[in-house]
Amino acid sequence: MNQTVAAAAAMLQIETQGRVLIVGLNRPAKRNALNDGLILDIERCFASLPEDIGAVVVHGIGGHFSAGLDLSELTERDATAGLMHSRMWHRVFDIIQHCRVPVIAALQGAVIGGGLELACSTHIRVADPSVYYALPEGSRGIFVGGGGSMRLPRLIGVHRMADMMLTGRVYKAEEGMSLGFAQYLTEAGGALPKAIELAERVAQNAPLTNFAVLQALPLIAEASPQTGLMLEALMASVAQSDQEAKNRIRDFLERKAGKVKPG
Ligand SMILES: COc1cc(/C=C/C(=O)SCCNC(=O)CCNC(=O)[C@H](O)C(C)(C)COP(=O)(O)OP(=O)(O)OC[C@H]2O[C@@H](n3cnc4c(N)ncnc43)[C@H](O)[C@@H]2OP(=O)(O)O)ccc1O
Repeated sequence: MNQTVAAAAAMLQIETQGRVLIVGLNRPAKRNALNDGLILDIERCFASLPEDIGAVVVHGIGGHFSAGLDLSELTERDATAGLMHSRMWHRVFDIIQHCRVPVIAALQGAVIGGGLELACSTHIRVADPSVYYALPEGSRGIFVGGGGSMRLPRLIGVHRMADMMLTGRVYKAEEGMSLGFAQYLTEAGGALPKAIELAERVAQNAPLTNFAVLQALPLIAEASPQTGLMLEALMASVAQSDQEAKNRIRDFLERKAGKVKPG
C-alpha cells in the first residue's frame, strides 16, 4: 500500500494501491461494530469513488471484519426509528452491491450479523481461517435489518440461513467456503493480500464487462429464460461493439497480449 488518499471518513482507513481502493473498517476497539457513523462513512466513501478506481477491497482493522450492528445504539430506537434505520442500511448496502466497480470483501475473525450482511453486498468474498460467521439475532430478540434476508438466501439457501438464525450456530471459515459464501479461503492472514491481488486483476478488465457482470448478470440470473436470454444478447452486443473490446481482441489476434494461461 503506498498512499493514503482520504482521511475524509473518521471511522474508515482508506488507501489506494494502483487502481484499487482499500477501505478498512476502523473501529477495532468495538470489533468494527456498525454504528450510524461508520455506516454513513461507508456510504460517503462509495458515493464518491475516484474516477480512476477499478476495484474496491473492504476489510476490518484489528483482526475482525465486523461484529455487526452496534447494539448500544439499538436500545434507543422505537419501531419507526428502527424502520428508518434498516432502510438506511438498505440504501448503503445497495450502493455497494450496485457499485460501478467490483467490491471484494477480505474477511477475518468475526463476520457477525450486520457484518455478514455487509459482506453479502460485496461481489467476491475472501476468507482466512480465523473467520467465524454467525447470525445471533435470535438470541438478541431482533431480526436481520441490512438486507440479509434478501441476499443471504440467494447465496447459501433459505434453509441454511434459517439454521443460522434459529440456532445462532457459529459457522467456521471452511463451512462458509463449502456453502459457497466465500469464494476463496487463504492461509492465516492471507485474506487482505489475496483480495488486493484479485482486485488488481479485475480492475484490468474492460469497464463495460465488469459493469455487465455487476449490473446485468444478477438480473439475467433471476429473469425468465426468454427475458434473460434477450438481456444477455443485448449486453453482449453492446460490449462487443465497444472500442475497448475491439482493441483487446485485435491485440490478441495480433499476438500482442491476452493469452489465457493454464494453471
Ligand atoms: C434490528 O434492526 C437491524 C439489525 C441489524 C443487524 C443486527 C445484528 O448485527 S445482530 C448481531 C449483533 N452482534 C453481536 O451480537 C455480536 C456481539 N459481540 C460479540 O459477541 C463479541 O464482541 C465478539 C465479536 C465475538 C468479539 O469478542 P471479543 O474479541 O472477546 O471482544 P469483546 O470483549 O466481546 O468486545 C470488545 C468491545 O467491543 C464491543 N462490541 C463487540 N460487539 C459489539 C456490538 N455488536 N455492538 C456494540 N459493541 C460491541 C464490546 O462491548 C466491547 O466493548 P468494551 O467497551 O466493553 O470494551 C441491522 C440493521 C437493523 O435495522
